[in-house]
Amino acid sequence: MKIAIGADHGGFGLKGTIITHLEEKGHEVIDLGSYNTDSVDYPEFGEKVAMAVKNKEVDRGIVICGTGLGISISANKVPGIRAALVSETFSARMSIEHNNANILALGARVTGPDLALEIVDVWTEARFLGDRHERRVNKIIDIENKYSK
Ligand SMILES: O=C(CO)[C@H](O)[C@H](O)[C@H](O)COP(=O)(O)O
Repeated sequence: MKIAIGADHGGFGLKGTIITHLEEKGHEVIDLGSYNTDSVDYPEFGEKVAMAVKNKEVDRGIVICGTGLGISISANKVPGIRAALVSETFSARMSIEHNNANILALGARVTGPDLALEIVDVWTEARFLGDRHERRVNKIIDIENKYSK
């Protein structure tokens, strides 16, 4: 799978851990920054990852900030993006199987690295189940279209 990843300074360390893990598992990872621990603003990196997903440069994205909140809110402003903030493995699987989320959001100050890697593994292995879930995801898309300028 080809995955774009981005983080602010709060997620920088976990981003590196996840990149190493994903590459060891054979995934291709595009690192969209940030590239050090200098203080930066999470919306920039949420948007970068969201645009890579929206433009189909990658299959999915991962965004990380301190809580995962700001960067997931930012990514979700891009039409077509369904970013799911997750802190345990069940929701990680559901975010794909039921919601067809295209971005995983993590909080590096909330979720430790070992659990984060378990979440990432469950998330990469999960596939959208379609059927009744497709109808519901289409209704999310309808709402987005209704309020788009
Ligand atoms: O967006 C956030 C909170 O919703 C993230 O946790 C940020 O990483 C955090 O706000 C950054 O805070 P800092 O005090 O500037 O490190």
